[in-house]
Amino acid sequence: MQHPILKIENLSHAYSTAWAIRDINIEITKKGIYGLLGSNGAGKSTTMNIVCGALNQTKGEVYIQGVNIRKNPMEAKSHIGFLPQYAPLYLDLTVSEYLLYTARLRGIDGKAAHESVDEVMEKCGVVHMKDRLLKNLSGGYRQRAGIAQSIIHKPALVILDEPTNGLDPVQIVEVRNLIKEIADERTVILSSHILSEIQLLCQEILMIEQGKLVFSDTMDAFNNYVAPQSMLVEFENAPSADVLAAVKGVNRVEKLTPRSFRIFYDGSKLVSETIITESVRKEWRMTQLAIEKNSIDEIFKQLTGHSEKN
Ligand SMILES: Nc1ncnc2c1ncn2[C@@H]1O[C@H](COP(=O)(O)OP(=O)(O)OP(=O)(O)O)[C@@H](O)[C@H]1O
Repeated sequence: MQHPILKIENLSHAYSTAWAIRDINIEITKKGIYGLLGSNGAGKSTTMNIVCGALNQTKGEVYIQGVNIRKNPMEAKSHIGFLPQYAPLYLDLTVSEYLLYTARLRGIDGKAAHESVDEVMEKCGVVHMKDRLLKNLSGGYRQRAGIAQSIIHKPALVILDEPTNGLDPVQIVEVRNLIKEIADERTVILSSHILSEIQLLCQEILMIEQGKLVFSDTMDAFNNYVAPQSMLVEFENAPSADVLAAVKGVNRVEKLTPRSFRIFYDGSKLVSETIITESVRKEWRMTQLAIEKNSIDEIFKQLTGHSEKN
């Protein structure tokens, strides 16, 4: 029987007395990029540290390719690569020395270790930096070296904790592309508290809030769920709020200034299209229309309520 790549069963963890995560259940059976989204302190790092065997859970079980991480940590860990939030880089080693060291830690020796190092350096675009000390690398290249060590033993599952944190915009794009490439051959779970990061990279999304899994589905399902619900509009020759409220799909209108309004609606594109058409027809002279995306806090609130109802 084919085992799931990752199975998390009723996972809970308490640091001293407070629960950091409660009853988390996750099953991943396919390759691809899974986003673990949650605000600061939601429980992402706790979950990932347990999955990687870096922290012993209080309750529940974690299986990697069917292997229980608590009972058979060595075997389970051979299927996982991990890049923690603060990459464990030995700054006085060169890129190739560091990767050779991590290959040996993973039990790869001799010629095979050198071959693995060459392969991951090529894959992660650090060949031209191989003799440079890690401390002399930019943040983006350090992160590439960190990702390279996470795949040196060709694991089925790679876990990346906030992999683009602290990088500049160019480095962020480069690291994202690298993550997409390494996900061609395996399952990648990456954590972030930035929704747009997860939306850009991931096909599936797992959301944790206050230690609980509040959403687990495809990115398409998530995007439908969090369709924009409000827009800001401004006119030179504004109609009354009642006129805007009468547009089909509009739930409520808030008058912000004599010329501007926040319109709460059902998320349908038809609403903005109707308002634009009416503005032209009735000469309201629209000067602004901005669709407002839900903030991550609002989404968390909705989802936390949603999970309690279900
Ligand atoms: N070593 C620890 N001792 C006590 N409490 C901890 C410890 N590590 C985390 N916590 C607490 O557990 C909860 C979950 O923290 P965790 O670091 O897992 O969240 P996170 O989602 O990864 O947040 P961040 O994005 O800020 O890293 C928080 O309330 C945090 O304060």
